[in-house]
Amino acid sequence: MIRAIVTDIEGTTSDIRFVHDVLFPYARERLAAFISTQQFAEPVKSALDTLRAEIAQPEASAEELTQTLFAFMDEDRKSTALKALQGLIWRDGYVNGDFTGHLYPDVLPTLEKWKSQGIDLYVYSSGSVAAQKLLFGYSDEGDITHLFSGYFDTHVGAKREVQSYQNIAEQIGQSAGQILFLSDIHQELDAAGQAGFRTVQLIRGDGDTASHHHQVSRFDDIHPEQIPS
Ligand SMILES: CSCCC(=O)C(=O)COP(=O)(O)O
Ligand SMILES: [Mg+2]
Repeated sequence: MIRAIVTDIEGTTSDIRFVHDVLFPYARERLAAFISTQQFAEPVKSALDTLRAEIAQPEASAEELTQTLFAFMDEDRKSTALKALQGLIWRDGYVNGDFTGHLYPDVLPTLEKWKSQGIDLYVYSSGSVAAQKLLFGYSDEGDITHLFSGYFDTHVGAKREVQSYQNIAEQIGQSAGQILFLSDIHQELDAAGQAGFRTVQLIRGDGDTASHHHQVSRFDDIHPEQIPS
């Protein structure tokens, strides 16, 4: 019996194009000025220290770190520091109404149904927890954060590592076999599966023939009650 569902965001609840064509450029355009003006103020100061630790350069200047962040954005590196800074910059965009968090239309009704069935809902994304709360707090369908019992980001580990899912199961307090993980990326599902999670792959665009996970194109095609333990 599935007691908890953990969902990815990009490519799963939300269009990858919203993340890559709206969120990422918004942060990129503002990053240099943001760091220049905020580098001595929290929480930016701590994020820059995190980045110095990530690259093992404790003396790196704000200008050097900015160049590192541009390189990380070019390669879509899931750096905890980059994700924290992007989330801080995106906050202005959501609050000012520049954009709302994209949700596929099948997501909200299905999350509400699962919640009403007593299934606890969680989010796991490389985007920071703060960024996740913004996307769902300022979503196309309004604030839906009340549906979620918790959020996980790279602080529990990378999404393709088995240990990350073991950490999530421990924090949720459910056995791995009673947790369903939803993602569009089969390598993430592989790691979750190796940790004992049940898995379903969302195929929102191109198919994935290299995957062995059960595949659906919409949330309402997922039936947790039919997933055997
Ligand atoms: C909170 S929405 C932005 C997600 C993000 O920044 C990102 O890099 C998505 O990466 P993921 O590994 O979760 O697909
Ligand atoms: Mg994804």
